[in-house]
Amino acid sequence: MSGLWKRYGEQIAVHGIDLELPAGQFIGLVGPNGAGKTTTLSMITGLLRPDSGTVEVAGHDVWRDPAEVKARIGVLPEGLRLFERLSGRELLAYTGRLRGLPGAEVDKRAAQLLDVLDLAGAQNKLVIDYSTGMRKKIGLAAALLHNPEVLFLDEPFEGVDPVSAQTIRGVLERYTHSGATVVFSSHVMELVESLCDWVAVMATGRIRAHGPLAEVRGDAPSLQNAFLELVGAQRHGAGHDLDWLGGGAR
Ligand SMILES: Nc1ncnc2c1ncn2[C@@H]1O[C@H](COP(=O)(O)OP(=O)(O)OP(=O)(O)O)[C@@H](O)[C@H]1O
Repeated sequence: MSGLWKRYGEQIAVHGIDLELPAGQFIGLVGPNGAGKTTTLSMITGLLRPDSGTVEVAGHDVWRDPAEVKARIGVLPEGLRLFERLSGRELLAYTGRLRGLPGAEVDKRAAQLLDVLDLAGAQNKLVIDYSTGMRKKIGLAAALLHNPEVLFLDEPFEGVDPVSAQTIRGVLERYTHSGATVVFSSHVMELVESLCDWVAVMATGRIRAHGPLAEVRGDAPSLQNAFLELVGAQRHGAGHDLDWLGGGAR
């Protein structure tokens, strides 16, 4: 992506990003709340039109050639909107047909994904009755069904219990080992550190650092420390202005 900008009224959410993401890697886009991660991912995946700049995915321009790009990517967006009145199984069948896969292939892939993601028992339940973690998992299954080259995930582990997180992780690791690319956003540093080969750190709409995980971490004891240093968080959080808090006095 190059020169990517997005402004909401007075607020500049993304401040001219130039970045090349390496193919075939597990990539983490990290940054504090409001850094511009969701805005950036939405522009990369063709969900939000940039004010200026260009994005290419798998050799195609996202905004000039959207159908080519959308055929090659899978997306798990933030605030996942699903067809609530379909069962999990029906949702996958519908998504597969929209993707142009033959019915028998959709059935086979859907059954396998439901099984691996531990959703087989809930496949006939309506999506509206799914828990947060189950919604993430069925959303992930829908995003993987057509075997995309690149998978974009906005906060895939948010609201997900450790067992489901481990399941999701296993599926993603298997997928990247086969040469596919995963790009996911998160503000949970331990997760990014344990999963990613390559990271981009974002704050106030800009990329503050990017590269292989070890390079971005540098001499810091953990990615969390490197991150706090990069985004200047040591200035905040000491709680000096909260001297009334705690101690029982009113
Ligand atoms: N639709 C919108 N209208 C106005 N401002 C917006 C809109 N969407 C995002 N913003 C602003 O743009 C900035 C970047 O938001 P964005 O959601 O991209 O950040 P983020 O890094 O994904 O944050 P989080 O981790 O909290 O989800 C924030 O200041 C946010 O308030």
